[in-house]
Amino acid sequence: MRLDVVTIFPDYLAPLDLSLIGKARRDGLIELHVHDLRDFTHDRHRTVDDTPYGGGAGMVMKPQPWAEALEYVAGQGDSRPTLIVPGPGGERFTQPTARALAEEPWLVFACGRYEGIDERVYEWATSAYDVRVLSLGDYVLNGGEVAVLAMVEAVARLLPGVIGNAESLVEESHEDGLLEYPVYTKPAVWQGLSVPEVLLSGDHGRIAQWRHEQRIARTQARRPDLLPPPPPPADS
Ligand SMILES: N#Cc1ccccc1Cn1ccc2ccc(-c3cc(N)[nH]n3)cc21
Repeated sequence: MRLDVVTIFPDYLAPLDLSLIGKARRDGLIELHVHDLRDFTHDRHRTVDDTPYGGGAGMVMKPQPWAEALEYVAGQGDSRPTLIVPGPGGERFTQPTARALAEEPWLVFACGRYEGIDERVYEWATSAYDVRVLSLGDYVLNGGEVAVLAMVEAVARLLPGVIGNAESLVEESHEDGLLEYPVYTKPAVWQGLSVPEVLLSGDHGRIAQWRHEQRIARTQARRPDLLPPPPPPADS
């Protein structure tokens, strides 16, 4: 998978050199290119923003640097990339979204700042990209970089070979609609607190059943919205 990120803060993406994502890059499973939007400006101050038409607080990102950056990036490959623009008003980024994006060969991320990117860029970009605006959640960040770090990690970890033990991807939170079960390790008693006896039993059937029950109980307690609606009463 090829990933491109366009940002005015390239150093924000440095964490993608670390840990499993960094290793996947070194192993050639991921190809990542980070581009500084200011490299696509032509004035002395490398200006990327201007005042909003219609007034209001803050600044808006100018369309031309984005057009030049996205044109350059699209020209780096011979297929039609997916352009992901993080935004508080986007469709929700969820585990199914991550799974779908992990099937794509080329993702390009546009990190906005200020009050956002001139709206005409989204329409202009459809000539060369499949454009998606995605939100991490119902809260407002200062820019897209943090969202891109989260999305890249959520997508990249699903790629074959990135996570050493692919089995660990199966019973994770949200993978099948339920939250994950509680986990324990040595010592068996810590601060007077014991590991549940079933986990020490060696009875793999009982352990699997207990873990499933724990996932349902935890989901009911913390995220009942994830549970399927109860079936209608039989006589309805
Ligand atoms: N746009 C915008 C905007 C609109 C109003 C107030 C502040 C901003 C700041 N901002 C600029 C770029 C940008 C990118 C992504 C998010 C973002 C994503 C999630 N899930 N929350 N916030 C915010 C971003």
